[in-house]
Amino acid sequence: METASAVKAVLEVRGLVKAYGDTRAVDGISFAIPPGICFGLLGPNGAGKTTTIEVIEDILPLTAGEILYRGRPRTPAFKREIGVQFQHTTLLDFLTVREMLATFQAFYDIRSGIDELSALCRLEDILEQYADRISGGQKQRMLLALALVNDPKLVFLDEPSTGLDPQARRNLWDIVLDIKARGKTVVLTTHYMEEAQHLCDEVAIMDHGRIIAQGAPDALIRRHCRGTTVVLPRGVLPSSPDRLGLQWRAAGENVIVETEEINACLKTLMDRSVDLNDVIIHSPNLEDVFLKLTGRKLRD
Ligand SMILES: Nc1ncnc2c1ncn2[C@@H]1O[C@H](COP(=O)(O)OP(=O)(O)OP(=O)(O)O)[C@@H](O)[C@H]1O
Repeated sequence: METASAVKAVLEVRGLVKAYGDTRAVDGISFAIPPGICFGLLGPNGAGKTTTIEVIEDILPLTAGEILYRGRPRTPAFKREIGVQFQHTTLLDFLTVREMLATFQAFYDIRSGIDELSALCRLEDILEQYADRISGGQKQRMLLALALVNDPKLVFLDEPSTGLDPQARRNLWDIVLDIKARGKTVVLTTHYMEEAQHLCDEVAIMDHGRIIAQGAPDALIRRHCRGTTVVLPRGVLPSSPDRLGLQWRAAGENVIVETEEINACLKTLMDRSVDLNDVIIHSPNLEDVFLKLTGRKLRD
């Protein structure tokens, strides 16, 4: 049987640096992605996620480091073999969705069938519509289909659900999971921790061009956060949280308490007449991991 360590990474990045003058947008990052997983680069705006994948996609030249595809340096064929969904793509509004897919397909020797693509990306009902007449969610699904026209084994999605409403985002997530279920390896960037948690088998959390934590979402949460998180606006506390005997840390205007004794913690607050309507209680998530490591929120 093949052991995990014997499975060759689809993509390996070693000591990658991308500098613009004195700014290191990507500052020496390394990771290896085994086949068939969804790997997420998670981080706040400006963390270096887009730069990282654009360097890997060979759209931007690297400053230093090494990128291996199936164990070897990328060849010119690499670009034809991968699928890329950009954050912004200029669409040809005078074409229908079907014509757009056919136009993009024509660039490649290996092609996915349009019926198969439209079923996968839920485009059946809009194939004959013009690209400027479709909704934001439909457009995003079409961009996903365009990234798959060459039947790639490795697919890059840059902030795939940015700007979508919650329902459209969920629909998109279902499609990403279907893409993965077809054996493709997915690399995505996101600043939505729910997205990373829902879709990714492994995440690298980036900040200021560096990876500050990496692993399976559940394992990262277990490693960095314990118990239940209680978030209180500082103003609702009658006195310093120290005087209440709480283990706490500050996060902007909020006080964060992590406790393995949630009942005792809430009783302390109620005894001091803190209105629990002002209190947010949740199990720790990747947002908490980021907060713990940086003292900042992923999104303002
Ligand atoms: N062409 C460029 N010239 C100079 N600096 C750049 C350039 N492109 C990106 N940067 C800087 O590199 C850093 C990383 O940017 P990048 O777009 O990769 O971040 P990101 O994590 O993808 O953020 P976002 O979610 O906003 O896209 C930022 O500080 C950005 O200002």
